[in-house]
Amino acid sequence: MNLFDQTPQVVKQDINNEPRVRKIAKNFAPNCCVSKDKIFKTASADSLENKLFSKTEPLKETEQIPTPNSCFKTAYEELQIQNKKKFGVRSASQNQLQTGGPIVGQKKRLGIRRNYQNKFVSPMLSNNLSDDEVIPKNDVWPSDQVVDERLKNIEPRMVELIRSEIMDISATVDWDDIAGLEFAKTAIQEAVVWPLLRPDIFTGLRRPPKGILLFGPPGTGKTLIGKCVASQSKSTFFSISASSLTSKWIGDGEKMVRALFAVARCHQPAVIFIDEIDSLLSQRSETEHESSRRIKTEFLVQLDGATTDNDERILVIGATNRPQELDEAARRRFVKRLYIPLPEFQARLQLVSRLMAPEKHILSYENIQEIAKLSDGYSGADMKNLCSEASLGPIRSIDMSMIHCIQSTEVRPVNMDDFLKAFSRVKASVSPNDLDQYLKWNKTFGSCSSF
Ligand SMILES: Nc1ncnc2c1ncn2[C@@H]1O[C@H](COP(=O)(O)OP(=O)(O)OP(=O)(O)O)[C@@H](O)[C@H]1O
Repeated sequence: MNLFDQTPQVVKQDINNEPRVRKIAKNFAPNCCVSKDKIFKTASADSLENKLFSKTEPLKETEQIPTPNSCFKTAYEELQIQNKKKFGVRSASQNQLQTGGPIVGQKKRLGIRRNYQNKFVSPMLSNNLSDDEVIPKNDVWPSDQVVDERLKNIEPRMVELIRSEIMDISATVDWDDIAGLEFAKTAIQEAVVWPLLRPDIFTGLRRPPKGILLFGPPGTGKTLIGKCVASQSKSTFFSISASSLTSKWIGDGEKMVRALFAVARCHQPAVIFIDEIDSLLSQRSETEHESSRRIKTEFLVQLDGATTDNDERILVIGATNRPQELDEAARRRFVKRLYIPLPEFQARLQLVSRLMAPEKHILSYENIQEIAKLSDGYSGADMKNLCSEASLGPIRSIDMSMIHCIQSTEVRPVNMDDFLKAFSRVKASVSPNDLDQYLKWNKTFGSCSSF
């Protein structure tokens, strides 16, 4: 018996009157599942599904055949089944295909109706878009829209994605907000910030580098420096993680890189900060995927373009914790390679003083010096964690039954004891072994090897 040749009526009759048929159904049509109340397809039994869904009556409870796998449905199948139950129509996608119109019987969504087959579009709205500057969701610019020449060959949705990555740095970051790192700060100011502010003076041999690499252990302030550069040079700050270029928009990575530079050109002066740049520009290998090779090539081409055009005021700052994994060609293009080390004693002293300044505490200067001494090997981020942990000390000392009625003024100040306890909970996150590697790489390739 071929189930696909049965008319719906015959199948209905068979199911209701002859439970054995359900077993046969499973044997003859392995892509069908027999469940409590229906036969439904799991892969390609389209015709059977169409014949059965709208016409077959649900089976009675007593007629159930236990089928352990039969409860499984994909979300899409379940949606179709629900639609059919509710609206008594054929497969929604079939309706759409036939009519070319909207999906009949599909639940109305709130907000804009999007075709589920559309490619991913970031839900974030761009800060820079004015109300009348609406970026269309399709792949071409509408003919009636005035578009910047530099964006003409870029897909509008890519432009929107990149614009959503522009970071609002209205809260200015000052050089003094960065504890220590005096050498890196001076080098960046001289090489980047002044030239971005006065391009007319920094010409010819004085022309600034267009690529800067910040490398060092995690949590040492590389991102903070990036923000500070953008803030001080009054530039648009694009902060993009390399992994989002290579994974989130897989297949589109190359176009994204092109769009990134095109949008940056429209927002000059611009600073493009790329975190984890090693994952974008890692060394070439035999096993490398074609798409990542193409992204890398496109990035280097764009970086070269930005470097050769004298009028462009785009600075690319790459940050990495694994500089040794960078491709040679990429390394060459980052003319300044600055080591961002762990904070030294003075920097740690500054960090604790600043972080604890707004808190209620009774730490003496000697106490703070002691904390700075004990935290040797801690990164800036570790110092922040340490201070947060110590600040919880007074809260932990409150009787839990009092927590809902105690006045904030009654919470005792943070003391040295809280810090000593915090040291046992927050440890340094960077190992001495890792530090050796950074020092070695800095000695060979760094722009300042005196560290
Ligand atoms: N030198 C520093 N001065 C002030 N704050 C710092 C410093 N270093 C780190 N921090 C603090 O540590 C946190 C992490 O810093 P940041 O994100 O800049 O580190 P990073 O080097 O970019 O880390 P990663 O390599 O993991 O991305 C920041 O919130 C910042 O407040």
